[in-house]
Formats: sequence, C-alpha cells, structure tokens
Amino acid sequence: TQSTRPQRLLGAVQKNATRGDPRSVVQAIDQFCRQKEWAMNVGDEKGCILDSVVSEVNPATVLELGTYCGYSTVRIASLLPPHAKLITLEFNPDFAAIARQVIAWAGLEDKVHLIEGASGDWIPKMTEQFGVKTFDLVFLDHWKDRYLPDTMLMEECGLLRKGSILLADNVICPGTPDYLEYVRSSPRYESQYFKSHLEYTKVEDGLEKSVFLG
Ligand SMILES: O=C(CSCCNC(=O)c1cc(-c2ccc(F)cc2)cc(O)c1O)c1ccc(O)c(O)c1
Ligand SMILES: [Mg+2]
Repeated sequence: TQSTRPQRLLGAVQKNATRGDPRSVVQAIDQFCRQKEWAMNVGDEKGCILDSVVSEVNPATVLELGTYCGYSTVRIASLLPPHAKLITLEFNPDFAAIARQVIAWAGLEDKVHLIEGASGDWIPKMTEQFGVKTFDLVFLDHWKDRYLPDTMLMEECGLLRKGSILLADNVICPGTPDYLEYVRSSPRYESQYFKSHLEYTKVEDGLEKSVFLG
C-alpha cells in the first residue's frame, strides 16, 4: 500500500538524523521538504523566529496547538529548561502517530505530552488533567479558523496570565484574519508581526506574537 507524506518524512528522519540529536532531526526534515516533498512544518525561516521567542520567554509551560509531524515540537522542546513541560495537541491520529516517533528520535519524549484530540475539548481540561495553571507560551499552528475561538476559550478557562505569549503561525498564508483583527484591536493584547515566508517557499507569510496584558 502507498505510504503517506508524514510516513516518508519520518523515514527521512530515521535515515538522515542522529538519534538523540534534535538539531539533526530538524535539519533532516527541512532537507526532505526542500529536496523531496513540501510539508506544512513551520520550516527553517519561521523556525528561527520561533526559536528566538522561545529562548526569550524561557517558558516553564508551553501549549502547542497542531503538532503535525512534530517539527516545531522538537524545535521548542530542545530549547526548554529542565523540568519545563510542552503539551502538544493533534486532532489527526495519523499525524500524531508519526509525531510521536519523530519526537522520540530526537530524544525529547520526556519533555513532551502529545495529546490526540480536538483543542476545543481539551483546553478546558488542561488544569484538571495536567495540573497546568497558566501557559507561559502558546504556539498556534492548527486549523486557522480555530485560532480565535481557542484563544477566547483559553482566556475563559484562565489559562493565560499577565505576560503570557501567544505566537501564531500562518497569519498571512493560509491566513487567520479574524484572529489577527482580534489580537491587534483588543486592549488586552500587545501584538507584533514578524514578516517571513511560507515554509520552503517565496510566498509571504509571518508569525504574530501577542502578549496577554491580563
Ligand atoms: O490539516 C489539518 C488541520 S491541522 C493542520 C493545520 N495547519 C495547516 O493547515 C497549515 C497549512 C499550510 C498551507 C497549506 C497549503 C498551502 F497552499 C499553503 C499553506 C501551512 C501551514 O504552516 C499550516 O500550519 C487536519 C486536521 C485533521 C485531519 O483529520 C486532517 O485530515 C487534516
Ligand atoms: Mg503552520
């Protein structure tokens, strides 16, 4: 039977990356996506912006919405201080199965909780299930029409505190117009746009970094 693109991406990691070396996993995926097949990872260019925000925030608790194959999960987890926790949510079981193996190849399974399910169902259960009070950093990279409702849900559930950082991928392409309008016009957020390109292409895209003001 035919393999899927995520399965072929995993194969490239297992063939070209060194077990336990997150940077080599990231490099193997970027090489696969540039030379073989495009895939919707945040990519190397936006990935460097992601790395700088993670390093600046130095978060103890991170929520990632949209794991896909675990590329950004590996980038973030490899920069976390000891005992920090990254919870990543993936709706698609096939993506989740591949991501688990990519995260394990990088040797980062102890820093990552991968949950299979819908963000709308799981966000209200974060505190009771994982003992998380608030998130220092949230990386939004799932369905683009879920960014705004899930942000409002996180506010309602008290998962954001004064200074929590939201970092959103794809705010230009595919685009998240209602989310952008919200974080840019709300007095409860201070927003900043980091212009970049859609992963592995010359098409404009960017990341929006928004600080929750409480
Ligand atoms: O795909 C999903 C939703 S989660 C992935 C969200 N991410 C994106 O959609 C996404 C898309 C693009 C992009 C794609 C085509 C273009 F032409 C241009 C840009 C880029 C990104 O960086 C992204 O993050 C899913 C869920 C459950 C399922 O059962 C299922 O079959 C599929
Ligand atoms: Mg994305």
